[in-house]
Amino acid sequence: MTVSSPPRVLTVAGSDSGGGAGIQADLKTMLALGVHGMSVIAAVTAQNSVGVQGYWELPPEAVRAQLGSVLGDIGVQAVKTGMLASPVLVETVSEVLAGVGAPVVVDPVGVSKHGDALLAPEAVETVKARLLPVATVVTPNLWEVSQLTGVKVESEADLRKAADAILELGPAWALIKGGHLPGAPTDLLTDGTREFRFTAERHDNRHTHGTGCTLASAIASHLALGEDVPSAVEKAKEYVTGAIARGFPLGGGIGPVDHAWRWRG
Ligand SMILES: Nc1ncnc2c1ncn2[C@@H]1O[C@H](COP(=O)(O)OP(=O)(O)O)[C@@H](O)[C@H]1O
Ligand SMILES: Cc1ncc(COP(=O)(O)OP(=O)(O)O)c(N)n1
Repeated sequence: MTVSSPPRVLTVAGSDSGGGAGIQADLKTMLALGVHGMSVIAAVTAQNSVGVQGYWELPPEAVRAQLGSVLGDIGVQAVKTGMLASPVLVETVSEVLAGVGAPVVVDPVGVSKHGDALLAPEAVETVKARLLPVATVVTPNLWEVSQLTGVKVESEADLRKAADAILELGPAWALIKGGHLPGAPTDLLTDGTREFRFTAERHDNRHTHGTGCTLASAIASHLALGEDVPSAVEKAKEYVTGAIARGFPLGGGIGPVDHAWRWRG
């Protein structure tokens, strides 16, 4: 019997020891969506439901070696990036991904839900100059939009202005996540010509750790499965909405979204 291989998706991100965000959320999402997940670890966080207690970056040569191992032998159909921590790691990853030949989904992670920094302030310029130009889709939340462009989003009417400012930095598509605005969570996707708004039901669940990582990994997974960008985002939004609805308590703070919600029925 010949067994065919599932599409391969790579996450380049930080490890979350609590298992709710970062590399762990990415790999769980990939498994749930039926692709083969692979990981290049850029940093290790000591993290749980109440915050990030510390983080340690890997040396750039360790990140470059992991990328070389995966890309040189296995290959990828899509890549997702998350926490990259420092200017030198952003630079290293951007340089390699510029020649990867597969769609790249960039989650420009700046801080965790608890307000703990996951990117050095001096790395913001490198993200803008080197990482965003190699991105197929960039998925900032409202805080990240403001950090990257200075645009403040106060209502849904500001989402397109934010997307246009992100597109000026060079990605093919911008997905502005409006989940932190009041009302039904609406995300705006545009390539400058076409515009799509994805709205879901709001789930007033406290346990939402890992939402951004999960959405970006789900987009990468659906791209690897052959969807175009608008349809990959639509399917990813449906997946993350279900995961938020089933987010569960863990530890004393904010618990994770449930990556296995479709299996639990
Ligand atoms: N309470 C909620 N109910 C349903 N969807 C939500 C909720 N909060 C955020 N979302 C959605 O979850 C996805 C991730 O967004 P967000 O939480 O803003 O990311 P981040 O973790 O980067 O802050 C987006 O599609 C957003 O609209
Ligand atoms: C290691 C690591 N990477 C990214 C994040 C941020 O993840 P996100 O999905 O935005 O979830 P919250 O932290 O906002 O709940 C992280 N915390 N850790």
